[in-house]
Amino acid sequence: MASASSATPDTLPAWQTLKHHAETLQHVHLKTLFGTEPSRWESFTRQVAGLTLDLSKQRWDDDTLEHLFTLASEAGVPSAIEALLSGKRVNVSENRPALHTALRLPDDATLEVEGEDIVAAVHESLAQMERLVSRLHAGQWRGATGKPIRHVVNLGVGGSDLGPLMVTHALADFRPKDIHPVEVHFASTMDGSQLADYLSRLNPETTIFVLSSKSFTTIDTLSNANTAREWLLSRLTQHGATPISAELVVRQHFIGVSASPEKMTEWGIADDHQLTFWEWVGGRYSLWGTIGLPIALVVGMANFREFLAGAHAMDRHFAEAEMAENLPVLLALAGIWNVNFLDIRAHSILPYDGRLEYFAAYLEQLEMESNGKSVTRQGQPINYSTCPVLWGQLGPNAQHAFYQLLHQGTQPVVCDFIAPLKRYDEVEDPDTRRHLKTQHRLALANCFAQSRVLMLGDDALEDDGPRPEHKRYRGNQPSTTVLLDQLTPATLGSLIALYEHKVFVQAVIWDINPFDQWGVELGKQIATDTQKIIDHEGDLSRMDASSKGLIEAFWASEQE
Ligand SMILES: O=P(O)(O)OC[C@H]1O[C@H](O)[C@H](O)[C@@H](O)[C@@H]1O
Repeated sequence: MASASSATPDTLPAWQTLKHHAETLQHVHLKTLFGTEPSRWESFTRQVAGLTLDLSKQRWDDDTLEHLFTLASEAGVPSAIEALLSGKRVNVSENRPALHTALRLPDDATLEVEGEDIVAAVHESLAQMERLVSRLHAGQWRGATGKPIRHVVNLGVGGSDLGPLMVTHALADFRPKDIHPVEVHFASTMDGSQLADYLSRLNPETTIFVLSSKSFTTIDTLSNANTAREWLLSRLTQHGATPISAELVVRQHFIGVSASPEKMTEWGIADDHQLTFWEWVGGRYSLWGTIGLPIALVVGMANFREFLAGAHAMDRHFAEAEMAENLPVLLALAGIWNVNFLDIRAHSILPYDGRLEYFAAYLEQLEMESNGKSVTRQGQPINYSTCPVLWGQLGPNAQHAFYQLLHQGTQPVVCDFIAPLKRYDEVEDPDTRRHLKTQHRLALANCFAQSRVLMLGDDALEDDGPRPEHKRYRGNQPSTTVLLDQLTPATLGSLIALYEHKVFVQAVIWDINPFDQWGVELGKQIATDTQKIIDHEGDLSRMDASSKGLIEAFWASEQE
């Protein structure tokens, strides 16, 4: 990876060239770039795997791209891609590969990792998942009192929640017909509020829980699972005339998904209700395997396989395309240019399709947990920026909320607009279809208008009369637009893989490890210490004045 040599990226020749080049472009407005280069759409747009990536509204020109390609070469991007996909130990701090791409290899592929072909094992885990899905879809999975299961609540957090939540919401239209209806829900927060809501509404006889945790040690998930188990036991063991054993209740109402079968067994998950995966799948990259169980439950296994195939198409493109044609590389380079050379450190994700409601939340983890790092892979502190602050919301709603800042605030922000070209063809009633298609056109018009206004500012108005200062838009905010031919399991798979690989390429250039998250660990450790003190089992006097005050306020509230 970067570093065939041990040079940090800011000492590479292309980095220096880009710094000088940025000075020449720093004050060139985007509208000037469009004025002087009318063929920017042709120059900066690429299409692959059902996606169109429009990078023409980035504040760059052909020379910028050439210098960025040189930077990527000097940083070792091509060999790093090879190392990632072939299963080298790219996660250096945990000394293991990062093989989420292996989860979407077709079954006739082979991938030998450290002497072992892992493709057969991957497909066996999918087959095992399929068996559970089929039982639930056939109405053959019965709860402890004998009733078929109607509700599945996924208990997980971070990577064991955000990916499945995002995808099940995005692909809800793809539910198979003619199956026993099973509704999927998600509870992640450790405070129990989401879970409490489900427990107040769902029938324990027809509800099962998926305990989804790579490590099977995450307190958030385990505390939700313990509450769910108590709820089931108190409702079901005394149900009817004959008592039902606690063992049967836990057996019939819990599935476990984890990289630690021992811990699942210890918790009480029955062997045949355990789905496993591997340490070499990072949590935030785990939706492609058994952690994707809720996705398969919503869309069916055939669509789940289409989803994997879409991601695999992007993997092949990533592996094979030249840098100048390579969508993930181009998207990554746009980010590097913005963060490190134009000093734009805020990035907004704006889908114009309600089905992508959770896409920004998913990307927040993917990008910021992966690349929110400040030491090199060799452990040296770095003195250049890495991951920008990334946040987002459905674009149409954000227009009525934070777009004001994008248009007239003082922060430079880069935006990703995401929208499907085709929508609503499947709506049966012709009148409703016509109205919904009009709404789709409205959404696209807004999506295209916003990126244009961000680029041109008030020059987007044809009537160029004088405007008072408070109505001036300066424009010049760069953006990317990603169009999906339509939102399908396959194109969503490609879209996610596009961002995964973008994150990887940026990490290579920044010379950081995108596959660990040590910063999260410290918080967990300190929370455990703090909980002891809150529970009167630790030494309050060790605490700083603020933390002490907060704990005392809580204790005082308990006395009221
Ligand atoms: O799947 P789990 O082991 O429960 O982990 C859930 C989440 O916990 C964390 O704190 C990590 O930062 C995430 O990367 C992970 O996805």
